[in-house]
Amino acid sequence: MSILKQPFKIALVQLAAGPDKAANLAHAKTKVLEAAKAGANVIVLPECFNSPYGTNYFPQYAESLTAPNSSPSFSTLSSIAKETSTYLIGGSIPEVDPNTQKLYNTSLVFSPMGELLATHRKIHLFDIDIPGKIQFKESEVLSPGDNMTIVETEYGKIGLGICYDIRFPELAMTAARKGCFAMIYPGAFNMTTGPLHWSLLARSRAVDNQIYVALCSPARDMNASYHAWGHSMVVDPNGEILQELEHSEGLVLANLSRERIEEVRKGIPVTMQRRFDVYKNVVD
Ligand SMILES: NC(=O)CC(=O)C(=O)O
Repeated sequence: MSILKQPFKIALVQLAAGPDKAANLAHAKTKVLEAAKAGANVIVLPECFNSPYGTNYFPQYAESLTAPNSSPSFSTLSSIAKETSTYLIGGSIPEVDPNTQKLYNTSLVFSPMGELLATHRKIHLFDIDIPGKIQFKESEVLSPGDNMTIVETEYGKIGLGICYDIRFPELAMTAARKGCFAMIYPGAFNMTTGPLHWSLLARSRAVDNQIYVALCSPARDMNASYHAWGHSMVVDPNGEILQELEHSEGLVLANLSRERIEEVRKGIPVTMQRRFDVYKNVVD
C-alpha cells in the first residue's frame, strides 16, 4: 500500500550545467533557494547537474564519497538542504570508488537537517545504438549500481531511479509494492529518445502503479556535446501531467496528496486486482 502521509510541494529544478563545476554548484544553490522560497518541501536536481553529460567527462568530474568533506558536491548539497530545510534529491554526479577506481552515476539524497539519507547508483547503464541517430555507451566507463533505493521521508516512502532506470518497469513496480507513493528520476534523455519516450515512460510508470512520477532534466544546451531533451515534469497517479517545462531552465512546482492517489485507486482498482497466482513466475 502506497502511503502519502501529508500533502507537500515538490520542485524540479531544470538546470543548465557547463564545464565549470564550482559555477554549476553555485548555480544549483541559487535555484534551490528559489524553489524553497516558492514553498517546495522536496527539491530535485537533474542527472549530472555539476558537469556536462558524456562518457569522456565522468572520470574528470568524479568525486569520492567515502570522505564527504572532500566531496564538494556532497558538502554543497548537504548545506543547501539544511539551509532551506528541505529534502534535496541531488540529481546525480559522477562518483569514483577510491578502492576499486570504479566509476558510478550516483544520486545523493539529503534530509532537511542536511543528513545523507540515501545514495543511489544508476542500476541500468545507458547503452544504446540507434543507427544514424544516437550511440551512447555508459558502460565504457561506468559500473552499474546493484541496489534499489527507497528514501524514507516524513511524507512517506519515495523510490529513486536515474534516467535509463525508468525503462525498467520492475523497479517502479517493486518500489510501489514496497509502499512508495512516488518515483523520482533525475534524467537526461536526448533529442531522439526524448520526444519518443520521455513522457510516455513517465506516464506509464505512473499508471502502472498509480503513483506520482517526477522526471528532472538538465536544460538543453546546443553548444554541449549531448543535447538534453528537457521537459521536466510531474505526473499524477492517473497518468496526467501536472506540470511540464520546455527545454530552457525553469522550475516545476506541483502539490502531491494522498487523496489523489486514493481517488485514482478507488476508481480503477488495479492495485487490488492483480493476479499474481497467474503471473507469479515473472523472473522465469
Ligand atoms: N540518458 C539516459 O540514461 C537514458 C536515455 O536518454 C534514454 O533512455 O533514452
